Amino acid sequence: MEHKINAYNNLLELVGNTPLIKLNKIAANLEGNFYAKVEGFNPGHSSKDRIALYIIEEAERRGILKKGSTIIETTSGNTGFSIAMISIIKGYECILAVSSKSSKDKIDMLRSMGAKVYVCPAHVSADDPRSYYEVAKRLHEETEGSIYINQYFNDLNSEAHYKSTGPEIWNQTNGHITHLVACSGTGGTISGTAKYLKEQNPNIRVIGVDAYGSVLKKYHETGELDTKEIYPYRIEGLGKNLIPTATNFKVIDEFIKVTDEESAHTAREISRTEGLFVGYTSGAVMQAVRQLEEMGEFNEDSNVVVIFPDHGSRYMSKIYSDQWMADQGFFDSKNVEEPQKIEFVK
Ligand SMILES: Cc1ncc(COP(=O)(O)O)c(C=O)c1O
Repeated sequence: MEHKINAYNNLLELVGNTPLIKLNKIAANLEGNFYAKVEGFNPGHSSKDRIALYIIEEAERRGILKKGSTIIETTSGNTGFSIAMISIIKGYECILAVSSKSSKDKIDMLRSMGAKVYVCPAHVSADDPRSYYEVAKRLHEETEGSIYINQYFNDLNSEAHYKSTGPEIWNQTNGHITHLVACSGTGGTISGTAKYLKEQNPNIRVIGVDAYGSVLKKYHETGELDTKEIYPYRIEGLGKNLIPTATNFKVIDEFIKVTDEESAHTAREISRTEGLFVGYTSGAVMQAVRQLEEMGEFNEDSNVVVIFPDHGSRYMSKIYSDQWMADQGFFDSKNVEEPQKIEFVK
């Protein structure tokens, strides 16, 4: 007799449909209602599960990917983890070309998920044959039946969010959303989600979060790619030194920039106050909300949805390390809470 077992067939059935969670304490002094779309609930712990699965399944539908085919991408971050996870389940090879700047932890994590990792020198220009872009391109050309995800320049990136994140937020808020605040890296999340939401209600305000040291905000305002805006910063996944074609600037009303330091403290505060263990860019989004509040963006009828892109566990040696925070000088300001002392019992 066949038993009725309530089980998922595999992890991939759990991609998307992430919860929308009311922010209570961290938003207590803000006007309006604030809700977080918590993407760390995806099985690969970030929003990148959505685009990786969508792009891979689109390639399957088009007959490009077959069992044993190879999937290639240039990332040491969340997208790499998602592709590696999906490759295991679907039976593909996963090759990731990463920069030599990537931490050993990240490379070990990807290798633990079965990915083949090429570490490419960080100091060379993008068109150098040793750069991770060029290595990925070459491997793609040499490997028959392979696909190159190319998330910054792939329209399917935002399409994945147009078909999933957008409708989910619209339904979860019963159409009462007034603002969307989201980070822009490739721009896939904000572009796809905003396009869907604005088709339902063009009055929804869409605010993109950018980093100091990135070109996106200025490009949005002037149409100019100003290389003088570019300098190194610490937040990963936010902002860019080029203009990704995956970003649809027309559906974004405004960009707001946030600092490394304030974003790091705000992420730590979200964990401590809401019990939501979130990544660095979630702190950036919430920091942007605070700046928007000061600019008078919200009122008591505002229903603001923020997207928290990933889980805090990826940042143990960064924002959740007191030593790292101290090394960056992030505890130097008088206004920040000192880290809790560890009690050693002898
Ligand atoms: C941690 C994190 N936050 C935010 C983003 C930005 O999302 P998107 O690339 O869809 O703009 C990314 C993407 O790289 C990310 O890894």
